[in-house]
Amino acid sequence: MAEMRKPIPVEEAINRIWKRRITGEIEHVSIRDCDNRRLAEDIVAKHPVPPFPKSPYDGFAFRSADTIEASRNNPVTFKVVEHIGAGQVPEKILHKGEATRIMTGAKIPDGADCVAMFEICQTYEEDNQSFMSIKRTMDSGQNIIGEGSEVAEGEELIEKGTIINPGIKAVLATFGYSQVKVAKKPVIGVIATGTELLDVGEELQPGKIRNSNAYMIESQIIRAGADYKYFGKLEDKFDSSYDMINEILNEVDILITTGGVSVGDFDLMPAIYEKLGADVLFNKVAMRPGSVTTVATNGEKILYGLSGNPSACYVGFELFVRPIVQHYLHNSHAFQRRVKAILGDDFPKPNPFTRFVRCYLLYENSRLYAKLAGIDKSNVVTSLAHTSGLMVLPGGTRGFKAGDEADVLLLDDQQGQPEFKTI
Ligand SMILES: Nc1nc2c(c(=O)[nH]1)N[C@H]1C(S)=C(S)[C@@H](COP(=O)(O)OP(=O)(O)OC[C@H]3O[C@@H](n4cnc5c(N)ncnc54)[C@H](O)[C@@H]3O)O[C@H]1N2
Ligand code: MOO
Ligand SMILES: [Mg+2]
Repeated sequence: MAEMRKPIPVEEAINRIWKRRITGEIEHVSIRDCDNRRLAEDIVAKHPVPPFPKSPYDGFAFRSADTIEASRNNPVTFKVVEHIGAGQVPEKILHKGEATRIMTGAKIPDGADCVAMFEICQTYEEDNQSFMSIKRTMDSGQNIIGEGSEVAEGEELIEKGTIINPGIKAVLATFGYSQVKVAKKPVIGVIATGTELLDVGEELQPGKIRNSNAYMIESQIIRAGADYKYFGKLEDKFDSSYDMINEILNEVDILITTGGVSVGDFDLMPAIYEKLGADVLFNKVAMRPGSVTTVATNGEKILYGLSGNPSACYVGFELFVRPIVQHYLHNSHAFQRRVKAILGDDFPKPNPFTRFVRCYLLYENSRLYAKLAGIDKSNVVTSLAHTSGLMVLPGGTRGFKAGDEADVLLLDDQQGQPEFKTI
C-alpha cells in the first residue's frame, strides 16, 4: 500500500521553512549595474539637497527690500553687476540697488534673497552698463530653492532591502554612490526530473512532453531576484539522479527539483533525500495545487522538491521559495502582498484544502477584480500564461460566486509584506 502522508497547514509549512532562512552576503556593484538589485544598506543623505541655495528660474537675483516702493507706475531700477550660469560661483556680494543676472540652477549670490523671472523684468543698456527694472514688490525668499530645502543632511531616505528602480538610482547618483552595496543573489540550482521530458527544441514523441517546468522556474527565479543554474533534466533513475544531486549541492545555495515527489513507482525524490541524509521538513501540505510539495534541508541548504505538475510547481515556488529568496536579499517585506479583490467569476468547487487559484487582476470603476486565468487544475500549464495573482480560498469553503470578496497574493508586486497572513 502507498505510504500515507499527513498534510500540514500551509502556514505551518511556511513557518518550518522560514525558520531555516538565511540572509545573504553583501557585494558592491557599479551604479550602472544595480538596477533591480536590492539595497544592502540604508541610504542616508550624505549632504543637504540642494547643497547650496539656487535659482529655479532664469532671471535676476537681488535684495527684496529694494522693491518695497515698486509699483506699476513706479519701476525700481537695479544695476546688473554680475552674470552667472549654473555651475558658476557668484563673486559679487549684492548691495542695495544691485542685481545679478542669474540662470536656472546657479548659486544665489550673497546679499540676494529673491529671484525675479526675466518675464517680469525690463532690461536696458546705458554707457556699456546693464540695468534691470521691475514694477512689483518681491518677498524675501521668493523664488529661491533653499539649501537643504529638499532634504537635510543625515535624513533617512531609503530602507535597506528596497529594490533599486530608476528613482532610487537618481538618489544614489545624487549622493555619489558610484559603487552600490547590494544583496548578493542566491544561486538556485534547477533540475527537472522525468523520463517523459523532451528538450524545448525537440519534436513531440509518443508519451513524451516538453520540459516546461525548468523554463518556468528559471523565470520565477529571475522574477524573485535570484540567479539560476540549470543542471538539465534527469531520467527517473535512482543512481544517476542521486549522484547528480549529491554532486551539485556544493555549487548552489538552494536546489529546486521538479517532479518525482509523489507516491508513484518512479517518484524518486523521497528516497534521494533519505540517502542524502536530508532533514525532511514536510512532504504533504493541506493545499491545492501542490499538496505533494516536499521540502528538506541539508546543512544550510534548502532542497525544494516541487511537484511535476506545472501549476503545482508554479504555486510551490511562489509560496515556499520566493519568501526565502526575498529574505536572503535583505528584504524585510519578504512575502507577496495580499490584497482584497472582488471575484469576477464564479468558482463553484468546494475546497477541502486551502486553494490557490490562478487569476489576473484588473481595475474597473476604481475597484480591484480578480478573474480566473483559465482552467484551475494542477496539471494545466496554459492558464499560467495569464496569471498575475493567486486567490486564496480557505479550506472548508463551499465555493465562491462572482461578487464575493477574496484575498489575492500579488505576484508582480515588488512592495511585499512582512508576513504571509493578511495584514
Ligand atoms: N496515488 C497518488 N497519486 C498522486 C498523488 C497522490 O497523492 N496519490 N498526488 C497527485 C498530485 S496532487 C500531484 S501534484 C502529482 C505530483 O506528481 P510528482 O510531483 O511526483 O511529479 P511527476 O509524477 O514526476 O509528474 C507529474 C506530472 O507532471 C508532469 N511533469 C513533470 N515534470 C515536468 C516538467 N518539467 N515540465 C512539464 N511537465 C512536467 C509529468 O509529465 C506528469 O504528468 O501526483 C499526483 N498523483
Ligand atoms: O497536490 Mo497536486 O499538486 O494538487 O495536483
Ligand atoms: Mg509522480
